[in-house]
Formats: sequence, C-alpha cells, structure tokens
Amino acid sequence: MARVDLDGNVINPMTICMIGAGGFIGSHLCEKLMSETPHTVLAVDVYNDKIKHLLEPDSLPWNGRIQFHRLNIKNDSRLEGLIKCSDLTINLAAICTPADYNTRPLDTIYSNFIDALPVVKYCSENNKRLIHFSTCEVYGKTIGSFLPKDSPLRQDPAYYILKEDTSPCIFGSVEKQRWSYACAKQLIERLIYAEGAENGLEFTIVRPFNWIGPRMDFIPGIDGPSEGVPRVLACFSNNLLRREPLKLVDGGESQRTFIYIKDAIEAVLLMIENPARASGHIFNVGNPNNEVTVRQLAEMMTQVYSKVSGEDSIETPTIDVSSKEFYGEGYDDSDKRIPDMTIINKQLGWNPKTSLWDLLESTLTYQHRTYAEAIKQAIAKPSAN
Ligand SMILES: NC(=O)c1ccc[n+]([C@@H]2O[C@H](COP(=O)([O-])OP(=O)(O)OC[C@H]3O[C@@H](n4cnc5c(N)ncnc54)[C@H](O)[C@@H]3O)[C@@H](O)[C@H]2O)c1
Ligand SMILES: O=C(O)[C@H]1O[C@H](OP(=O)(O)OP(=O)(O)OC[C@H]2O[C@@H](n3ccc(=O)[nH]c3=O)[C@H](O)[C@@H]2O)[C@H](O)[C@@H](O)[C@@H]1O
Repeated sequence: MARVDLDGNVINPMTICMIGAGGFIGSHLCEKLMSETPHTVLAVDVYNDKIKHLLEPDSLPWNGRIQFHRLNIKNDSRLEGLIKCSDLTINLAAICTPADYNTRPLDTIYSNFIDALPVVKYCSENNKRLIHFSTCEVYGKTIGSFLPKDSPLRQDPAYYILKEDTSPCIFGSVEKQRWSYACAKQLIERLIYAEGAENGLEFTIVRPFNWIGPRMDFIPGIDGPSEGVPRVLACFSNNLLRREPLKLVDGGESQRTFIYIKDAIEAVLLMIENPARASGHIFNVGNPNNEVTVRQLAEMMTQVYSKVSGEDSIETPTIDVSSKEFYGEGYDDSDKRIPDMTIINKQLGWNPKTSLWDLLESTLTYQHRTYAEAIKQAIAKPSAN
C-alpha cells in the first residue's frame, strides 16, 4: 500500500542528510524514518551511541537505508558531497544545553550560527531543501514579563502567546550571556529566511518547545561527565535516581510547556513528507496543554518516579538554588513559553496528544530501567577519580 501525503500524492523514497542524527531528537527521528518510511538516511554526527541500535546488526529490516558518517561539520570537506547526494538536509547540530550558553558563549555562538553557515550555503547553491532546527528560545521573554507584577494584562494571551509570524524576539542585555544561543539561532533563522527570499532556498524552520523523552542528554557521572549540567529532565532524573533533592533555580517559578518526543517527531515527519505545505514556513512544535512551573514539574516527576521505582520520595524533595550558584554569571531565563498552534494546524493538521503525566511515566520508566542499577553501583563504591 503506497504511502500518500496530506494531499493524496504518493510519497516517493527520499535520501535525507541528517546532521546531528546521533543526538536526542535525531535518534528518535531516525527510528521513525527506519520503522515507518522507505526513506534513506545519511546520519552525520561525531557520535553514534544513541543510534547504534539502528546501525547494527545487518539483519535489521531497514539494513542499507541508514549509513553513519562520523564527521564534524566545522571542518570536513565531505559535508558538501553528502548534501549534494541527498534530496533533503535536516540540520540538528548544536550546542543546546543552557549551562553552556553563559559559560561557553563563543562555542555556543560558533555552533549555532557560524557552523550552520556552510550547511545553508551548500543547500542553496545545490538547490537542495533544508529543514533547520531553531528553538522556541528565539522568542526570549514574553511581553507580559515587562508589565507590573500585578497587572491584569499579564493574563491577556496577547501578552504571552508566542506566534511565529507576529511575536518579537526579546532577549536580556549582552552581559546576560545566556542569550548567546537564542541570538545565534535568531540570526541563522534570518539568514535562512533571506536565502529563501533572495535565492529561492526551499526551507522549513522548526522551533521546538521543550521536547522531552528517553535519551535526552545524559546522567552526570554515568553516561556523561560528573560535573556536566544537562537540561532539566536529565538533571531532575539524576537527582531522583540518586535520592537527592531536586534543585529549583531561582525558586523554579519559570514556566515551560513540555511535549513528548514521539508527538513532536510526528510533526517533523509531516514536514518531511509534505514539502508543498511545509516549505517557506517557520513552525512552533510544542504542547500548550502541558504548561507547568519548574517547581510543579519537580513535584510531578517526584510523584511519577515514586510510582515507577516503588520507592517513597525523600523527606525534602526540592531545594531552592540561585541561578548564579547553579549556572554561574550571565544566566537569565524565559518566563513563559506557550506556542501558538494556528500555523502548524493549518499547514499540517497536526496536534500533540500525550499529557505531561503520561510522557513522564514512560520517560521515567526508561530512566529507571536504564540507570538505577548503574547508579546503585556508583554510590556503593565511588570511583577512584
Ligand atoms: N530537545 C529540545 O527540546 C530542543 C528544543 C529546542 C531546540 N532544539 C534544537 O534541536 C536540535 C537538536 O537538539 P537535541 O535535543 O537533539 O540536542 P542533542 O545535543 O542531543 O543533539 C545535537 C547533536 O548534534 C551533534 N553535533 C553538534 N555539533 C556538531 C558538529 N559540529 N558536527 C557534527 N555533529 C555535531 C551532537 O553530537 C549531537 O549528537 C538542536 O539544534 C537544538 O538547538 C532542541
Ligand atoms: O528545550 C527547549 O525547548 C529549548 O530550551 C532549553 O532551555 P530551557 O528550557 O531553559 O532548558 P532547561 O535546562 O531544560 O531548563 C528549564 C528550566 O528548568 C530550570 N532548571 C533546570 C535544571 C535544574 O536542575 N533545575 C532547574 O530549576 C532552568 O533554570 C529553567 O528555568 C534549551 O535552551 C534547549 O534545549 C532548547 O533551546
């Protein structure tokens, strides 16, 4: 039975150059493409731990449809050739953990802007379609966050809903180096948009809103550096696994909307297979129904983990820490991130399905199954170093 797109046209097999395929999102996207489509993936990354299960053994049903190319796009002449022999390039490569933005601002700016330039150039020069991963962080802070604390307008959606074609990008001052990432992402978006306007580059830009699920980042001291600071899901999972209090930065008052990685990947597959509907657009991909403060996330994760692990939660499940202490100088934050869904609904007819509780249940089940034993060993006999 041939697979058809949203307009009833047969979907022909494509070759996709996926840069950053070895990461959290890339690994889920590769799983989806291998298990549900006839497409071929040239998986480009410096690591492949998270997609090894797709590359071996040769007896896998999709064998031959995914090839791993270990290369660093900063300085590898093979990149252009891979883009030229693909129908579509998806660029996921980035430094995208906030702890790096104010501590490694140069690497962050290079990774999110400079290193993406050749990818855009090769696509434009060779008339190849590009799907580029930006971030919801390009919206920065809401307009409402500048109103007086008790202003009723803060409840007015016009002051906090984030819409691709109307909302401004509002960052903190240059000293707040946290915004090095979002600003680099904003400028690469503007460059891509200009390549589209001036040179006819066929592009789609994705603005993910806190996608979470299995294989996101790492657990410090187990499959990542002990002093590493991953994104909040992995931080809180690590605390729960180690029976430590979850640290709430500046009281955990910031709000986020979290979406299950599997729901988000559905949206990306629709973009891949419906170029006529996706090209020329910027898309919010998030779940406006899953909004919590970070404190509420910590409380919910504590409850879910207790259920998943069968262990009672500890006496003091959370403690407050200052952002200076947790991230260092130059940290700043987005207050609230609610995606407007008009454009993605209209173009792709997509909506997220999974509640925050359910996505946390499946994700923490994975975390507990994958890490609980290793953590127990690590705590039992702390390593020499
Ligand atoms: N996960 C989210 O919720 C989220 C939210 C907003 C934006 N994004 C964006 O989506 C993209 C993917 O995010 P993710 O969560 O999968 O992050 P990730 O860190 O898990 O994946 C990024 C991958 O890119 C690779 N990479 C980085 N620099 C490279 C280089 N120079 N050459 C080759 N490979 C390189 C890394 O090895 C890694 O495997 C990023 O652009 C990120 O900014 C993600
Ligand atoms: O994932 C996204 O959509 C985007 O936003 C993230 O930024 P942020 O949501 O701030 O990243 P987290 O590290 O997950 O932090 C979320 C919130 O939790 C707080 N936090 C984090 C970790 C922790 O241990 N405690 C804690 O209170 C942070 O201060 C922040 O307010 C990252 O910038 C990228 O992954 C991406 O651009």
